[in-house]
Amino acid sequence: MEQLIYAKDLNFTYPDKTDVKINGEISVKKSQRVVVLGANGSGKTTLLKSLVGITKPNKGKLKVFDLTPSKEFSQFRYKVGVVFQNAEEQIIAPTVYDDIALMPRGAGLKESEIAEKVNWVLEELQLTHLVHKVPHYLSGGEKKKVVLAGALVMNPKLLILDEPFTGLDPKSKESLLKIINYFNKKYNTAIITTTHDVETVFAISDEVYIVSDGEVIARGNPKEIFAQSEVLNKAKLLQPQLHQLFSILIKRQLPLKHPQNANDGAEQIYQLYTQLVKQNKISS
Ligand SMILES: Nc1ncnc2c1ncn2[C@@H]1O[C@H](COP(=O)(O)OP(=O)(O)OP(=O)(O)O)[C@@H](O)[C@H]1O
Repeated sequence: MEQLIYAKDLNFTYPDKTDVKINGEISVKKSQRVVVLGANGSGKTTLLKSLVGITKPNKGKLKVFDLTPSKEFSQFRYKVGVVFQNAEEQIIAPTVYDDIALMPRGAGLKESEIAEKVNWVLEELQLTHLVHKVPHYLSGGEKKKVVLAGALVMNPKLLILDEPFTGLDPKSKESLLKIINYFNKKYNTAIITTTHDVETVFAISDEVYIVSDGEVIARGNPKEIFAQSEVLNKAKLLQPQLHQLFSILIKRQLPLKHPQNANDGAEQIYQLYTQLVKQNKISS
């Protein structure tokens, strides 16, 4: 499958001599949803910035669309959408329309083509009602969506999201998750997300990497990753609550497996219950 990102044994040195290492391999393939999970300060933002050439590794291998971001970003800039951690800081234009139009305008498109793209993305994200608003006055959740619209306006092959759910209430989080997954399904947009919010990982990942102390210490699908409480502890992370519950039940010898999601978990418990009722081990 086509590889969009390949990173191996990266090392960065900031001007004040702070060293950030990410030893190991991280890759993102076409249409794949990848989450990089790590505690504060584990180098996630540094990694994402390097994908668009803002930070440059002084060691290791880094390719995005087979190109070197620090030298060749301009060759793939319209194939990538980025939402940084402080999304609000990305909003610079006086209206929502103008802000979302920044990329197509930068690409030198005609006004009619720009309008077509902006209207398309506003409709896809169901944000048409905000088009003439002053971004400054929008709610935090709306601002995030406007920045996401700006990142998606060129219908990129790769979407880069740095801690996208920070500061959002559960409904706004769910709505953002829906948009991200909708684009992934409909347009095969590959997505790399960094987060330390373990509860949202299942909803946005096919593959998860855990980064800790400068190393990629685990890689796998979310079900495999969240079954490993020791690995998560090592990375100073907790299992999602559902998995904490299943770890306790499994430790107490109940014949259960770490679930894919809440429905799967409930189904396993229900099956076990009906089996025990049938065997007259418990009453219904
Ligand atoms: N511009 C900079 N100059 C010096 N050090 C920096 C700079 N940016 C980041 N760092 C340091 O690099 C390390 C990794 O930071 P980074 O922001 O990449 O981690 P993170 O995993 O994204 O953290 P968080 O989850 O808190 O956002 C930290 O020790 C941080 O202090």
